[in-house]
Amino acid sequence: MGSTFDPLLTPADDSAAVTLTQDDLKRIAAYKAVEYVESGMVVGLGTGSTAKHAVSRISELLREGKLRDIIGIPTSTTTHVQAISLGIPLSDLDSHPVVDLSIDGADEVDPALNLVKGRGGSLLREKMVEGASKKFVVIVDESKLVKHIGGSGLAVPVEVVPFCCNFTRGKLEELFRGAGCKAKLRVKVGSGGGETAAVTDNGNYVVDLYLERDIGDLDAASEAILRLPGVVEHGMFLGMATTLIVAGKFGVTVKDRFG
Ligand SMILES: O=C(CO)[C@H](O)[C@H](O)COP(=O)(O)O
Repeated sequence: MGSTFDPLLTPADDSAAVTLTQDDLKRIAAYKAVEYVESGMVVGLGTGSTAKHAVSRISELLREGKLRDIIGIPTSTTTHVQAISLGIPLSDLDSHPVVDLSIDGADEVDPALNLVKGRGGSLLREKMVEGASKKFVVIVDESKLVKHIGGSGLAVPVEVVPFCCNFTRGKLEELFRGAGCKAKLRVKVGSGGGETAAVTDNGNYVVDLYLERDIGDLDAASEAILRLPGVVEHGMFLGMATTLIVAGKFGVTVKDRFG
């Protein structure tokens, strides 16, 4: 692991170095990741407040002529809209089934580079695009590092079909009863204050698994979730990240899975 601060990536005002916001750290990690992008690449564009900095940086480098012939594969409609507005040429996995490099954020990262993703609800498209990538660079600020998956108190999201979603929610809770699991259907609050189920880009719902204790063998947990009828995909990204870039108060750390 190396640790450096790139002055080009920190805010212009030196005095701000001690008061970097979480968003500054996200931007720093994102800019570092874009250094891996080369002209001619098919690039998976992640979703979220960290990934959006990477998308902006790619468009900046395209405008400056420092990158050429990039094809972006967006992982959500939100990222699609952002990339279109910035003039990044886009395609999809049907036309480009092999992606050279994907860059995306995460909600949690464990020491083995296993991830939890999907707080933004884009886990299915993210897993499809990032699973098709030769390299998957994960970008986080240091608050995302955990000792074990589920360790930050945030949920492990599971995308489920709307049909009898409460039945599927109950089955998921039962599956991880030993880990003190509470499974909740994700809702969004409307302008009038009423709650409705949050709907993903794929027309599905999300059940969030809140875990009191370690769920143990992650591969076994993954298989058990995917075996449940009604489940579409879950937000544990196991063994997928090839590189992790962490920005913290004391610098940027790059960790390669195979390095
Ligand atoms: O998985 C995701 C969206 O589905 C995001 O990458 C994850 O939630 C991290 O988001 P942010 O960078 O905003 O913290």
